[in-house]
Amino acid sequence: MLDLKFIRDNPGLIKHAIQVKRIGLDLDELLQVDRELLELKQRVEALQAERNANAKAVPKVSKEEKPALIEKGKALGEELKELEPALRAHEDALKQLLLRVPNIPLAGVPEGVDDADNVELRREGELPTFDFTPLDHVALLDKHHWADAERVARVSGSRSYLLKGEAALLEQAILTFALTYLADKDFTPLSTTALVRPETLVATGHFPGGEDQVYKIEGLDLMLAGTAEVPVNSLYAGEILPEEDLPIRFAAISAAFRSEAGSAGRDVRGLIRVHEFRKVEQYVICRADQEEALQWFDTLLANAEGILQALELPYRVVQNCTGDMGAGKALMYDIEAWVPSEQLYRETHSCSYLGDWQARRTGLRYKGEGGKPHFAHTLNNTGIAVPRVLVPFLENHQQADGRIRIPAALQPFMGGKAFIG
Ligand SMILES: Nc1ncnc2c1ncn2[C@@H]1O[C@H](COS(=O)(=O)NC(=O)[C@@H](N)CO)[C@@H](O)[C@H]1O
Repeated sequence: MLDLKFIRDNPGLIKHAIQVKRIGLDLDELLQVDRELLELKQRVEALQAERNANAKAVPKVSKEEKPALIEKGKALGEELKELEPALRAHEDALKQLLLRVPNIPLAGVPEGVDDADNVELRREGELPTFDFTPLDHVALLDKHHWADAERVARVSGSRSYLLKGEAALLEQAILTFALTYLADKDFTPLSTTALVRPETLVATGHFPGGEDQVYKIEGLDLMLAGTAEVPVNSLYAGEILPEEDLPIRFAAISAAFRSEAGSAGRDVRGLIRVHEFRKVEQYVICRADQEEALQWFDTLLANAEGILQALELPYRVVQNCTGDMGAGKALMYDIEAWVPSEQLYRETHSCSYLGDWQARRTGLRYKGEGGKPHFAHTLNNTGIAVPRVLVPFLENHQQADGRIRIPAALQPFMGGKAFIG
């Protein structure tokens, strides 16, 4: 959400952001509701002033004049009551419209329609060459009986997964490695629930718009978040933090649930796109200082790259274009790891800077200089997400005999093993 005064003063800038981010919002409608609401408020204030003046006059006039003034007071009260519903309706409409105003992309963000227009910034790591025919991750899981996909599909339907034996240990090891890696970078580890109240999804910006991606719990005012960003972002909702408490840095591990509505037919085999997965989420709340915030953006990116480098996975960094960055982002980079069987890079991380757009929706403030409260700036990036990262991991580290090599950095988390399978 952006500041209403900023929107009034910069309609052109906002309309451009709406257009390049392909957001379905008519800013003129919002500005019209805003004007009508201001007029209604002025009318209410004038009537209240008149009614107050009238009430003050009653005791000062003669007995004969009193009834007329009392009548007038009643009529003014009636008129005020009649304005109430319109006032509330306009306030609600304006609030809903404001929640859909996108953040302004930073200068230099490439304009584009979708991920095909994202810009590759750099590639890291040697692509693997195999002196044997490499298997894809599904074949590798089957070869070692690590998946049991048919049985879990019977139990949990499509886009479900199960990992057995050393693959289960590998998934856990990668999560613990990432959490430890980030803790060593002074990110406070958190283990959070995915059960959240609906308003926390409005606070992050997932709602309005992403309702069909989220599982709801029948009969409860709770939903299942698709990322720990949601519970963590609302942890301090409504508070005014002391400035010295910033920056707050979390590495939050949680389950993540996504309906993947609209992804029908995409990545239906294997581990890339499932309904429930686990993620270590990096999250930063910092002062409303873009220069500082962009340094945190670089830190979040470097952390994720450090984790992928430790896992010895080749990857590339891309800058998301305006059509692929979502409403709330001012800046966004994806990291994509190499998947040999597809001869493609596939997204494993998403790094975002949101300015104060998220904090304004969340009511996330700190007491800045001069004691004035300021909305904070927020950033997030994936630390690691499983099982998706197992796809490049298994494929890049497969040996001719089907065993999987464990990179040195991960071995301590795998009981010292250099290979599994
Ligand atoms: N349906 C899914 N199945 C498996 N992994 C997923 C799924 N959806 C997302 N992920 C993983 O989670 C990562 C982050 O998801 S994201 O939507 O791109 N971004 C976020 O959730 C941000 N909070 C940063 O983590 C993705 O890069 C991907 O690695």
